[in-house]
Amino acid sequence: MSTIASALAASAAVNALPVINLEELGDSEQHTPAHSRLAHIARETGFFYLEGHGISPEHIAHLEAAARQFFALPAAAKQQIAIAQTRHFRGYTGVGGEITRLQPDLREQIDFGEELPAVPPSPETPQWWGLQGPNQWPQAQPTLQSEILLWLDTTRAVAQRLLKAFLVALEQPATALNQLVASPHNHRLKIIHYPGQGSGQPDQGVGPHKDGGLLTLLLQDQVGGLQVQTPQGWLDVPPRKNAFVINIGEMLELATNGYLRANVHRVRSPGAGVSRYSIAYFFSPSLHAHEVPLLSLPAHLASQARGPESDPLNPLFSHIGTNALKGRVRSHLDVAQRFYPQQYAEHLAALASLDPVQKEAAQAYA
Ligand SMILES: O=C(O)CCC(=O)C(=O)O
Ligand SMILES: [Fe+2]
Repeated sequence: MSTIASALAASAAVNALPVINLEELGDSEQHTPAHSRLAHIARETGFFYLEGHGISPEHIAHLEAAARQFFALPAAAKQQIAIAQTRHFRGYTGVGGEITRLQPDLREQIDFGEELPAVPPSPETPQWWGLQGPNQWPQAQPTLQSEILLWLDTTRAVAQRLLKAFLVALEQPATALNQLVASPHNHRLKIIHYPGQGSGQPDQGVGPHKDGGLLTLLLQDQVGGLQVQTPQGWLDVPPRKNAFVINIGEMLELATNGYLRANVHRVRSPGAGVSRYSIAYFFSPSLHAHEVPLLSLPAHLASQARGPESDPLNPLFSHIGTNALKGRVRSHLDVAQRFYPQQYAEHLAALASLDPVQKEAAQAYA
């Protein structure tokens, strides 16, 4: 490589997000240089690409095609599985139907989760058990059910390997969080379509937020628009074919006492006439585990733990069901108003108590 070419490559690398290869991390409990690199990247950048995950490009292409097929259906066929029909936060949300940092998100999506029976509501049953339940499947696209259930299984296996690598990287026993992610699972999946917006129009595809689970495994198409917040400002997360984009969720922030921080990220809408599609898998703690354990980090890591971030609009709860329900209520006000009136009222009261300055800060996630 010429001197100029290598200088250019080096400067591009400064801004590029790192790539982690899951094969290099292996399945052993042995701490390797690849684990040290993972720990460093997870803490410093928080976002990275994951390759070597073993899912074939054909499988990914097939699922992406299924997602596009769904969003191309007539509106009535999509509304047949509208999210507000059940209390399980599963189903279709139209453009503007979801709220992030008090603003509507310009995207449509289907929320799925692990296919489990509903827990019958009763005065003694905590409300967050409503998060568990069956999915809604579109009659107009009967093949989607098996494709989504297969993706949940396939991605769960990758996420389990990645979590184990994280634990080894943090010098924990690889089994340290086994109970937290044991079956019955509570992982979630979303297929998303961001329609293009004309110039001068609002362009909040999804507003700045942290993901609520442990780890997010995201597939995005070739359009771009995902950004992660850094001390230097918003950094683009450009498409990288067949690689997952990985980011850290609130539950891993809590388990590591803020040694790892959940990253704030957002999506800007594509331009007019362009559609962006993505598929987000949220690897999350089981509701049956109740509390997120605090990992006992070795002294040299514990001394760098920053504690969980404090944000008045987004308090973090170590109680798994409470934290998960908080996120869903805030995002899906239609479901909250209908099925969780108490949490809905509390959320509105919290918003009403913000003064204008707090409200502006909350919207900007500044
Ligand atoms: O669509 C994307 O690229 C990101 C979506 C996202 O951050 C989310 O749904 O939590
Ligand atoms: Fe997210």
